[in-house]
Amino acid sequence: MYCTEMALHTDKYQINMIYAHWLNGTHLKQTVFEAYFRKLPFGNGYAVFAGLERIVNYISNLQFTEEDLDYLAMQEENYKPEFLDLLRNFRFGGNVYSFEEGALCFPNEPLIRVEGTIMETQLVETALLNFMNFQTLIATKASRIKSVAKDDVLMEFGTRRAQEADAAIWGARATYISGFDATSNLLAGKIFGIPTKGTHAHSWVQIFDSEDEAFDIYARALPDQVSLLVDTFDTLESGVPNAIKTARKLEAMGKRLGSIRIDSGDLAYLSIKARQMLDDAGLPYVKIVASNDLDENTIFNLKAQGARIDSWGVGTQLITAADQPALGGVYKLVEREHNGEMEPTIKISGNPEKVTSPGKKDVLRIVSKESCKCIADYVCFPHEKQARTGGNLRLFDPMHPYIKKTVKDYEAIPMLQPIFERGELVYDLPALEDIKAYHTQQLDMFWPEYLRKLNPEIYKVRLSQEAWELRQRMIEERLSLHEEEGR
Ligand SMILES: Nc1ncnc2c1ncn2[C@@H]1O[C@H](COP(=O)(O)OP(=O)(O)OP(=O)(O)O)[C@@H](O)[C@H]1O
Ligand SMILES: O=P(O)(O)OC[C@H]1O[C@H](OP(=O)(O)OP(=O)(O)O)[C@H](O)[C@@H]1O
Ligand SMILES: O=C(O)c1cccnc1
Repeated sequence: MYCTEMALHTDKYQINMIYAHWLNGTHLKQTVFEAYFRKLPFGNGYAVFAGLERIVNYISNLQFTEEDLDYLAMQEENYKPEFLDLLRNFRFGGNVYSFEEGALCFPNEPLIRVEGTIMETQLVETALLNFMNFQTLIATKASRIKSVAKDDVLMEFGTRRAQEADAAIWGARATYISGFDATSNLLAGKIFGIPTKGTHAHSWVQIFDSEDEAFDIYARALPDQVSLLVDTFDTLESGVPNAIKTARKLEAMGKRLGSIRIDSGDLAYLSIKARQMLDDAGLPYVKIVASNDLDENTIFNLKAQGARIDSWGVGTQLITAADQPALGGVYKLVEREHNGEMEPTIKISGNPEKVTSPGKKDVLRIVSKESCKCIADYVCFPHEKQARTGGNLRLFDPMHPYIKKTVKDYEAIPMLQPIFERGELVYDLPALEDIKAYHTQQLDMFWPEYLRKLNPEIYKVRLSQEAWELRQRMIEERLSLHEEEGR
């Protein structure tokens, strides 16, 4: 999973651009790129940033192997041997700033900023977006599920339905960051230290001549608190009564049945009935696990119906982010070196949402000192002092200039942390438990209206006046240049 040979995990056009720059003598010019997304997934009010650990690992090990170079030498582009020598000696020597994993994040703010030569910044784009987009998407989906499951136990069961192994493993980690309690995937458990849990499959029951024999043998073989799957034949007529029989035998042995799992049928009705049967049998401690294509909406509905479910096994819908299978994070050039100086650059689009914000930017999270809740994210240039020194801060919505607000008495928290400086890793990757705790602290800093699952309030992300004016000026300059060229 920590595959270290990932230099070719990039789109061919990156290598071709670097090649053309090299032939042109421009591959060492300095650049600044920013990674961000434009639209929140699932109609959620926030996203949960994830992917940094893998990005750090990728950049730290970024090196072309001899096999990589042999493979590149075979390409139809016929790269010159001197270019392959350049790649052979390549090491990332740039700067990376990033949100920390577990942070809440929002559209149109830089989540990662990469500064370096064209060769460095262009080479890492594809992998960086690949890791950030997938892990952030799954962490966000998991956070929605956590918001409805609340203190119930959440188990990630998605591996068999995931888009291959990497998605299963890193996806499991992303769900743990956002509040899942365990995964069924042992490799994810081993690599990341995530607690692992499991029940048993229908095949376990089918293999025996009777369900009660299957339950007894399983419960005897495994330690205390085993979980039995009760829906192979008939949940209420056979599964639950047989599980009760096994539970009684376990009690006689000084052990306890941990839970039953229901995986089909009407989960509200069956769980209510099963709870009653377990309680009537003097087994109030036996918990009920549910699974079967669950997501935040089914869990929310089941709870509204009074389902007596203590623990949720969630697979397909979560690990594939089935209702929105991709986060559209992009990586855009915001500054370039020109005549030895760094200057801002813009990408214009017919779609106003796609016009980029020129210039390298920081993100400050503006937090009220009175309520300790977040007010807005403020995107400004590194040299802008106003927000950093706590001066009165004017937040305005450029699309609706009448919407403005001045904030006082706030703290401005820088969200982009230094990760690499001149190629050196300067960031201590936090332990996964600390990332999980940081995510909970982040949630506590937002009013519930931004966190609700349906039609949340839109959290403000505001460009500073200076950043906004530069953007407007560059749009106008571009348009008049375009008009002149058209003449
Ligand atoms: N009371 C309920 N309210 C809302 N949704 C439910 C309820 N009970 C179960 N569901 C959900 O409805 C869907 C049922 O799907 P499906 O019809 O395939 O399951 P099933 O009847 O158990 O069949 P199978 O045995 O093939 O799994 C699942 O997503 C399940 O989580
Ligand atoms: O429904 P999901 O959210 O994806 O959760 C994972 C599913 O995987 C298993 O089913 P499967 O039919 O693959 O195996 P089984 O024979 O053990 O039930 C399990 O019983 C869940 O239903
Ligand atoms: O342990 C389980 O019950 C489990 C694990 C993976 C997928 N479905 C169920």
